[in-house]
Amino acid sequence: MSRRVLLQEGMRLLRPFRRLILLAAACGAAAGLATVALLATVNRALNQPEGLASGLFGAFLGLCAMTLVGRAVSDILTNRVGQRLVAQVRTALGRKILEAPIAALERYRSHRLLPVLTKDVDMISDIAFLLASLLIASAVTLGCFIYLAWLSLPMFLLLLVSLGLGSIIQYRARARAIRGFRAARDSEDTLHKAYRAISEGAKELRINRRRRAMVFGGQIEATIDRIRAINEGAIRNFVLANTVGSALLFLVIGLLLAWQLLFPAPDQAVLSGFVLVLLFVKGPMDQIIAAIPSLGRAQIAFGRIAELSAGFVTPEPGVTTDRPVPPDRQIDSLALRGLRYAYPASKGSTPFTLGPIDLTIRRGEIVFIVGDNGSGKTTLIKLLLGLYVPTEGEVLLDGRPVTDLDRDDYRQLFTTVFADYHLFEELAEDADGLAERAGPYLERLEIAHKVTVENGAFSTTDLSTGQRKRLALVQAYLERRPIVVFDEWAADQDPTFRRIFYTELLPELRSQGRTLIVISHDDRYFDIADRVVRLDAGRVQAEEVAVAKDPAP
Ligand SMILES: Nc1ncnc2c1ncn2[C@@H]1O[C@H](COP(=O)(O)OP(=O)(O)OP(=O)(O)O)[C@@H](O)[C@H]1O
Repeated sequence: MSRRVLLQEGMRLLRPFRRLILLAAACGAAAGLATVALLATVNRALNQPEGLASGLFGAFLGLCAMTLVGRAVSDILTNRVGQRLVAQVRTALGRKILEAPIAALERYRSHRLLPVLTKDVDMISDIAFLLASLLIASAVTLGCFIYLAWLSLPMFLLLLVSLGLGSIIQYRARARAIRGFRAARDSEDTLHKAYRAISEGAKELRINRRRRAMVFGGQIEATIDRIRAINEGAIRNFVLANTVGSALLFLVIGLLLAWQLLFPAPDQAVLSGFVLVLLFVKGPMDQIIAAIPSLGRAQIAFGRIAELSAGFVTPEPGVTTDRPVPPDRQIDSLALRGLRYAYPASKGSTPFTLGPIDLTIRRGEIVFIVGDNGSGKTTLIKLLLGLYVPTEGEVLLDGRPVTDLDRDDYRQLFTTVFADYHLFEELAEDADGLAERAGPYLERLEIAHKVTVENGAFSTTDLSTGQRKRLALVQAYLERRPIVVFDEWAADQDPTFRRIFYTELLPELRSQGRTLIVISHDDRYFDIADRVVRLDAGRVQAEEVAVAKDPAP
């Protein structure tokens, strides 16, 4: 991402806080200038026989107060901007992810997503507080330089030469470090992926020592070591550049003292003042220089956040959290007309394409979608559910095409249990009387002894794989939506419950007026369906009223 785009993105984010930032900057600058004036007052008092008694005491007190109050106000305001900025970025990213097209989310892998949401956003929060001190340090440094130039121009020119040299060294160290930090940040994604592997694959790793060694030594340790080496090298370069910078400053002081020997100064106060202020300004200058690595890292973090934002820049129209839920309604038919979908091409393999598919499903039907692994069943239901936008063709609801604008309303007609479903503990239903409504379903699915519904949520989801899936089915019952889609729901069920699912639960759901679309490999139950749609390599191979292979036990 180019620097210009980053800058524009930064300005856009900061725009709502411009008043607070200006106020914080003004207070910081006032505190910085008051510090410089305080220094000048001390210098004057030190070089006058009567010291602070010569009317400088009031100025001393006033400048002390201004320094302290200005710094405190600037710190508080900058912190406020920082915290609000982070809250704004977090909310915006959360919203973008919620509103992003599913296909875009599937492309942006979660091991890349999570470090941005946690690490990069935290980095911005850390840097936000640093900004107030940086602002004040910059104001103090600038004020001191102006004072130094006013004290003695030739001495100041000597200082400028040394500063120029120091800046070149710092700039080169920074450019190298940024490259390193960027590589380190890329490795953080790899590390996150490996961490996910050891938490999600804990069982597999426990029983396979060779794989454990591969993942730990080859991925985790190697990545951690790479990040350590890069950061260590970058910081070492910064420290060396800093040391050279400090040495240059001491050299200037040495030269000034030598200058006094060679050309005795007409005014001793000028030289002592110059050296005093120079030693003082080293503090704020060191503060600015010490912040350079953090600023470099923040720049990279900010780039990652901007990149993620750009990845999800086009939200799905109509997918907002504040739109009202459409009222319950029935449907007469769903139809796919000339529907095609192509996954984006990936390196080294031909992308899978589905279609063209023509299919009509009528209210109250039970339609099975069957076919070999990879034949496109899940892709088809994602299109049917409006989760993917067709590359060609259209989906018709009661004869009317589903458009971008009403696709999210259309999706609210479905209840789904995906093969890779996520079970939410909270039920998105009115909590009043929910426990009573859920009770019979929990009984029916033989999990009432394990789970209850309390305060609109399941009491637990710590259940066996098959039991969790039954809980997902309870949700489907409670949602009362007109179309229910199951993606291999029965795959984890014992034979008895599998039979109950096909021979009792599906007909029961249909008798409630629901339309059922079921992906299944259980050919012995195909006779339950009104129609069986068989897919092969992304095309409908046959549409038939199938008969069970064997009688159900
Ligand atoms: N997110 C994706 N990006 C690219 N290709 C994908 C993606 N998801 C699926 N595919 C490809 O689409 C093809 C069909 O996948 P799909 O999941 O629809 O098959 P399926 O019939 O449901 O298979 P299974 O019975 O194994 O669940 C596969 O060959 C797969 O490689």
